[in-house]
Amino acid sequence: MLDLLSESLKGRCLFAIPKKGRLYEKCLQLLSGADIQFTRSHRLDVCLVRNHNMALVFLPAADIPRFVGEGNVHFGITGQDMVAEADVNGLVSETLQLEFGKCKLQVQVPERGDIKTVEDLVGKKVVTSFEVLAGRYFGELDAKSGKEGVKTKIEYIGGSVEAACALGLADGIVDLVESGETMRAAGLHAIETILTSQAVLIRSNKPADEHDALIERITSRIAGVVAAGKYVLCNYNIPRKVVQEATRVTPGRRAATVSPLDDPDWVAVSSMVLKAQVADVMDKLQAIGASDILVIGLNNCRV
Ligand SMILES: Nc1ncnc2c1ncn2[C@@H]1O[C@H](COP(=O)(O)OP(=O)(O)OP(=O)(O)O)[C@@H](O)[C@H]1O
Ligand SMILES: O=P(O)(O)OC[C@H]1O[C@H](OP(=O)(O)OP(=O)(O)O)[C@H](O)[C@@H]1O
Repeated sequence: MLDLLSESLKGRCLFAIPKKGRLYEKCLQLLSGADIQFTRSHRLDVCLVRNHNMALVFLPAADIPRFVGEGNVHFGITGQDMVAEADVNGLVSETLQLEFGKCKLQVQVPERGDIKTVEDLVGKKVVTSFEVLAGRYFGELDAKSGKEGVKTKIEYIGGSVEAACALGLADGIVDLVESGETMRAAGLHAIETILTSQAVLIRSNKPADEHDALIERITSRIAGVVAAGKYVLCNYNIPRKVVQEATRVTPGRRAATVSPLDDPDWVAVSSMVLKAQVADVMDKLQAIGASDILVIGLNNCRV
């Protein structure tokens, strides 16, 4: 079976995808939007792509940086926190931020405790799933503390890190925060942010090979899917005499499209607008005198 599998992978571009967890579903949406056609059979973590010289390799998100950096996997999707924790600098490059999986790696301590700052944690015990990042962060604090020979103890646990303080296992923790619910429920609060993270596309820094063009093409398709999720198309009619003021509100990514209407005193404008800003934009356009303001969702695009 292994021979058969490695034979079928020969010469193919390998794309690593988180095999489950928070990032999985969004990754499947990106693959679909990029028209990467495959059928993942049960229990198999490698599957051939039907319409490209490519195979998908389903791996734990934490392992993907190393597989891309050191293995034969050419590119992949994982969290920026995983890339930093894997300490693969120089072996992989971040090629695209994917706008999902957003979270922060934060130092957290009991809300009602004596520890108020990260300096108060120097020499004490910190529990985390991010040993490399926490070790580096507190190593720098130890060095700056001026306390000769004092070293903050960093201990690894794989999950439920937030329970460590209540159980007397630690004075503080370093853990991911997304909504903050887990942290607050555990009676903790954040006193420092070590890094912010989101899902990213990463690629190997190995010399270019025959797969470079395909990687560029897939990256461009995924960038289009990400942009389509960030932007909407805003169409509206505006009196010609205030079109300059209106296109300052909707400048577009390169420029707004302005088209004449049958009525010489009016023009039609079409422009890409950030989804997060569209309500304010519509208010401003209405105040300037725009009418028939339409907001159209984008299924896909190329930017
Ligand atoms: N609240 C969160 N907890 C953990 N990871 C998060 C969170 N929010 C975003 N992420 C991102 O998801 C990545 C973890 O995904 P991964 O699939 O490895 O773990 P998971 O979603 O906790 O699933 P599992 O329970 O199988 O470990 C993190 O590296 C981070 O980039
Ligand atoms: O800010 P929130 O939205 O509450 O998310 C943060 C929590 O999510 C993750 O735990 P996960 O749910 O993966 O369980 P785990 O503790 O077993 O890692 C992470 O370790 C935090 O505990």
